[in-house]
Amino acid sequence: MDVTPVADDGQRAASITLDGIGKRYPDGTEAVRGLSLHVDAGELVVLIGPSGCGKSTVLRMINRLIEPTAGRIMLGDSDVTRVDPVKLRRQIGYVIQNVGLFPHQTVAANVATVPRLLGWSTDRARGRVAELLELVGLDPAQFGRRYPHELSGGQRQRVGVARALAADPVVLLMDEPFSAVDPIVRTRLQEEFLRLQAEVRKTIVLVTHDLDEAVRLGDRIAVLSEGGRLEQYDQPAVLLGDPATPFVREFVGADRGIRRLAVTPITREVLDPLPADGGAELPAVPLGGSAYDALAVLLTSAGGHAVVTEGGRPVGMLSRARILALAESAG
Ligand SMILES: Nc1ncnc2c1ncn2[C@@H]1O[C@H](COP(=O)(O)OP(=O)(O)OP(=O)(O)O)[C@@H](O)[C@H]1O
Repeated sequence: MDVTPVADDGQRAASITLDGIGKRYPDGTEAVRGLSLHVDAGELVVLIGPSGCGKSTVLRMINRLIEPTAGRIMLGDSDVTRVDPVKLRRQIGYVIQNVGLFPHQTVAANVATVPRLLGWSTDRARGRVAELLELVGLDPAQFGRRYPHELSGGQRQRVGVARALAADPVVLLMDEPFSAVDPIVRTRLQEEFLRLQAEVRKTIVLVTHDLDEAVRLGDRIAVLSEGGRLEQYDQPAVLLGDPATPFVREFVGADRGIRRLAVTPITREVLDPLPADGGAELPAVPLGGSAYDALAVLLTSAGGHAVVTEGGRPVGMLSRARILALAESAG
């Protein structure tokens, strides 16, 4: 299969179209019924929903680790059900919770797995491994020679991502990629991952249980209920601000107002005028920064005020009350 680059910036990435896909397991369980979903090239879409709703089944149908029993899956213009599954999987990176690195191979050999299968020359593969390890923040000279058991959980996860990207896949599938590490490492990995995605601009479908992760990472979030039923497919702020169904309302929870702050930037509209002294004594938060981060500052600032700066210059004042009003308007 050859999928032509579709992203504007020339990166290799393909759109994904699920067209009425279904999966009935041999025992009769209907894990997914008639799901349709389109993911643009270069977009990061998160699948979320309660346990057993069919998220992993959907993900694994895209690379045909599970064969759909109904519907069509398109990668760009190619129908994946007509492609040799082995070839297909070389075009699709796959990252799972516990990474699944080969324990008796070095980090470098692990990352080079698909390039080797594709018959790349040793030099080309070696160059690519170094490039990828740098990209995920691991020094190739130091880490390339190590074995998986000589890494921390977060480092293993990064190697998993590097391996999945090694052959420049058109799509990256990620099943709970960050859930095996502790919350602090998870947040750091998520931030690094967003930076990485800004660079590689792959089409990514990521499955998670964690709504905060979905809100932080997703360009769009697909909320599924049992049987892979699509309840809502929207940008995080829309999902939190305007749940489409009672199921979604309950799923995003009573604290969705607070969650929404994470995807709401501080704009000039919510600012009050600066005090006479220019707010010199107050803590500062940047214009355009997230309202959630601003709230964290405001909760510890005396009087509940902060100055908002643009390029280091104060442009207005922000109060805790304004932020809480923003959160309530989503409640
Ligand atoms: N091989 C199988 N045979 C029969 N039923 C299966 C099989 N694999 C999964 N299922 C069922 O299909 C449904 C969807 O499973 P799936 O793993 O896709 O859900 P999920 O949303 O990813 O769940 P979780 O969040 O718990 O990982 C579940 O009811 C599950 O029991």
